[in-house]
Amino acid sequence: MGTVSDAEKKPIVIFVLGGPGSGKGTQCASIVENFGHTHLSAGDLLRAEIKSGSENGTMIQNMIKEGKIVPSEVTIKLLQKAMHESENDKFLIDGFPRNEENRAAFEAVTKIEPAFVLFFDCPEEEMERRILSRNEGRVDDNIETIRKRFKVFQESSLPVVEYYDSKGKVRKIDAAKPVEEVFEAVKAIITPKEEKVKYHSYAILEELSFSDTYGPPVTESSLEHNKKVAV
Ligand SMILES: Nc1ncnc2c1ncn2[C@@H]1O[C@H](COP(=O)(O)OP(=O)(O)OP(=O)(O)O)[C@@H](O)[C@H]1O
Ligand SMILES: Nc1ccn([C@H]2C[C@H](O)[C@@H](COP(=O)(O)O)O2)c(=O)n1
Repeated sequence: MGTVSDAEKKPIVIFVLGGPGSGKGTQCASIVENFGHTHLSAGDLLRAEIKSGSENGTMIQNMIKEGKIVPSEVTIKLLQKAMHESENDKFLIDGFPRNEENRAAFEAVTKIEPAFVLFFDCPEEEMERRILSRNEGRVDDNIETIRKRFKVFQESSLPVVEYYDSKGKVRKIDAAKPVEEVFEAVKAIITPKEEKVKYHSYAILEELSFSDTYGPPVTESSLEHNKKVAV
C-alpha cells in the first residue's frame, strides 16, 4: 500500500458479498466514485490472470467455467499484490471470501479483519435474469454454469456471511431493488461517522461511540429513527 509498510498501518477492508449477479460490481463502482475506495474484484483479478498467460491460467479458466472456487493461495496472492500496488488504504474486496478456506486463509496470511461485510441479498430468479442479459462475453454467464455458481454460493459462500453475521459484521442490503435505490441503502452504511454526526441529532451521537470508522450497523429501524430525530 504505497510507501506505508504493513507494520505501520493496516488498511480498511470491506468485503462485498452476494450471489452471482446480485449487483456487487455495479454498486462497488458507485462507492468508488462517491467515497474513494479502491475496488478489488477477485473475479476480475482471476480473469486478468488468465489473460496474462500465467502458468495458473488454464487451471483458473477451467475452474471458472465449472463455477468452482479457485484455491485461496492463488486468489490471495493476487489480492495482496493489488493492495500493495495501491496508494489507497481503503479497499472494497468484491466476491471474496467465497468459502471458509478463502476466509481463514486471508485472515491468517494478511492478519486483516474486515471492518464489515456488505451483503447484497437478491432472489435467484432476479440474479439469473440479470446475468443472462449481462452480455460481457463471460465464459460462466451461461445457464449451466449459472446453476452451478448458485449451488456453490448456497453451500460455500452463505456460511461465510453467516460467520461474519455471528460477529455482528454483516450489513445486509435488499439488492432486488433498482440500482439507485440499492445505492441509497449502501450510502447509509458507507457514509463515514463524521458525516453522520453532522446530519444527525445528539441522540444519535451516543449510538456512534463505536471504534470503527463507519459507526454501528445501520438497520432500517434505526434509519427511520434517525430521520425522525434529525436536526
Ligand atoms: N439493482 C439492479 N437492478 C437491475 N439490474 C442490475 C442491478 N444491479 C446490477 N444490475 C445489472 O445486473 C448485471 C449483474 O450486475 P453485476 O455485474 O454488478 O453483479 P455482480 O454481483 O458483480 O455479478 P458477478 O458476481 O457475477 O460478477 C449487470 O448487467 C448489471 O448492469
Ligand atoms: N474468491 C473467488 C472469487 C471468484 N472466483 C472465481 C469463481 C467465480 O465463479 C468466478 C467469477 O467471480 P465473480 O466475477 O462472479 O465474482 O471467479 C473464485 O474462484 N474465488
